[in-house]
Amino acid sequence: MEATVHREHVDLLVIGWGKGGKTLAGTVGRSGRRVALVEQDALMVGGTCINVACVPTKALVHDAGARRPEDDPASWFIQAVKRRDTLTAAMRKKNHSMLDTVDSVLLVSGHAAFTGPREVTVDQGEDTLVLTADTVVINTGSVPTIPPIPGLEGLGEGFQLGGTIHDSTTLQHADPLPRRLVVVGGGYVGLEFASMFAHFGSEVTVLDRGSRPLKHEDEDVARTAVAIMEEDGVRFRSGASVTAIDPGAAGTSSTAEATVTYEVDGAEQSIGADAVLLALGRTPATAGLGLDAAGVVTDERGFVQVDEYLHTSVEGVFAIGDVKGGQMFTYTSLDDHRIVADQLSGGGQRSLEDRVAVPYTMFLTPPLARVGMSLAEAKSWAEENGRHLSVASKKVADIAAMPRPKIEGDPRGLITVVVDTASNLILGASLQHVHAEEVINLVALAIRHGITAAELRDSIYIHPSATEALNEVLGGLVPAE
Ligand SMILES: Cc1cc2nc3c(=O)[nH]c(=O)nc-3n(C[C@H](O)[C@H](O)[C@H](O)COP(=O)(O)OP(=O)(O)OC[C@H]3O[C@@H](n4cnc5c(N)ncnc54)[C@H](O)[C@@H]3O)c2cc1C
Ligand SMILES: NC(=O)c1ccc[n+]([C@@H]2O[C@H](COP(=O)([O-])OP(=O)(O)OC[C@H]3O[C@@H](n4cnc5c(N)ncnc54)[C@H](O)[C@@H]3O)[C@@H](O)[C@H]2O)c1
Repeated sequence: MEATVHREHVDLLVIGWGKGGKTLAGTVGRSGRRVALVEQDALMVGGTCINVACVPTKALVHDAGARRPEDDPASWFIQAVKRRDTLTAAMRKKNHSMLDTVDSVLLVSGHAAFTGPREVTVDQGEDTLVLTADTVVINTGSVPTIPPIPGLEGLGEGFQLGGTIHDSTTLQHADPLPRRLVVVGGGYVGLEFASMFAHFGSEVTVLDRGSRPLKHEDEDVARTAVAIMEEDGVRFRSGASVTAIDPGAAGTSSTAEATVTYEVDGAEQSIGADAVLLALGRTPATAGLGLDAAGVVTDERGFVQVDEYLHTSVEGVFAIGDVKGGQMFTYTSLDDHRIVADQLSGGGQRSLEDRVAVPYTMFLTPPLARVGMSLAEAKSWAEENGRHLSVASKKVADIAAMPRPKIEGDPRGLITVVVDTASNLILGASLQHVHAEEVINLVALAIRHGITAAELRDSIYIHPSATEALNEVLGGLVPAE
């Protein structure tokens, strides 16, 4: 049969089913304009977050935390993975129908590659679809970084991820639950998985090259989080530079043992594991995307370069989400869509510059949530600007007016809020306690809208909630040392 080339012109072409792109496709499509959205992987409909990242991992974190000591680790894990799979399948279906039901949105399956500045080709077996558009949005996300560690050369050829060597996607389906897990990398993925698998019942060791875990956070914040994880069974090796990984039996057998070799202060050590998680950051998903054919410029790490309005180097081509680098969160990808929507049909004013006090949370047990400056950062800022700081800091267990953590059986953690003394404005906060991922949004809103520490302290909050900690903790503001 002769190959057919189909051509289609649309108002908006979105490459990749990421958070910002799918939202933009829906908004623009519902306004009646013609939209095409291309996704290369049927199991990624809806994007990374709902399929392999935020949602499934937080479902697993939740179920790991619900395991009682008497529950069998292996079967508990199997049940949790089943629930994870059911949840993601339902969300994938819903995501598909949300766009499939919009008449002017064309959903395209296949790998998109630029063949011109605003022209993309999608191979569909025998046929080829050539899409041209007035506006193109690159929303292809990121993939796990696999550095060239000796021993991993055969990855993808001699052996695949998912035997003894894992990334954050394959480890979610580890079979059986690893008895000993070594996590390489102590960032978001590393620590969330370390905490989660320790709760599932694995022996977990985290190897990180940093001088201490959570080195970007204040020392007492990091110390508290690490002590909690250690209490839950996680072991840490800091200053550990991994020099080799032997996947054992080619990494193909789930009964094989891997060996990770690392150096601490020049001394070589090694550790055996049933599973090794590589959690060493994310690389922009631009392989085979043909950015050169479009003239889209990337930075030295391969992220698509954008200005504050998310324009790439090519007119009419935007990049949003992880592929453009910077903060890699689902909610920043969503906010990227607001910037592009404003360019397409708003005042064109919204930009990355408007983005202040973006909170983040590491979903440990209990979660560690942060916004604004750490105390160390605030001290440098105060010194440079001739300001004085006040600090309120209290262990969660000592906060009498916040019984919620005791009700839920986990009164661990620490709350610290840093305030500019003269203006009483909040500069930053670090919250580790149950529901910290919710309370941090309120503190972020206060920072963004100039609500003072006294106003937050004297607000009426639900009892018994986690938010009411602010009544008591902010009552203890003292000048920073
Ligand atoms: C384990 C893990 C846990 C995380 N947890 C959280 C969390 O709790 N909260 C949070 O906010 N963030 C979390 N993140 C980060 C978050 O998942 C990402 O920031 C977010 O999903 C990025 O979305 P995006 O819009 O950039 O695109 P993505 O959702 O990554 O979508 C990109 C899509 O493009 C497709 N694609 C790629 N190339 C092509 C091509 N050439 N043609 C067609 N399709 C293509 C991909 O298949 C993919 O579906 C987590 C990340 C990981 C890895
Ligand atoms: N809760 C959330 O919001 C959440 C959860 C998971 C992931 N994410 C997003 O996904 C991104 C990726 O997460 P991640 O944990 O993979 O990356 P990360 O950047 O958070 O952490 C990577 C860690 O690996 C270490 N590292 C890098 N190369 C190394 C090497 N060669 N040897 C030893 N250590 C090395 C780094 O020092 C760092 O501690 C995050 O930046 C975050 O934006 C968010």
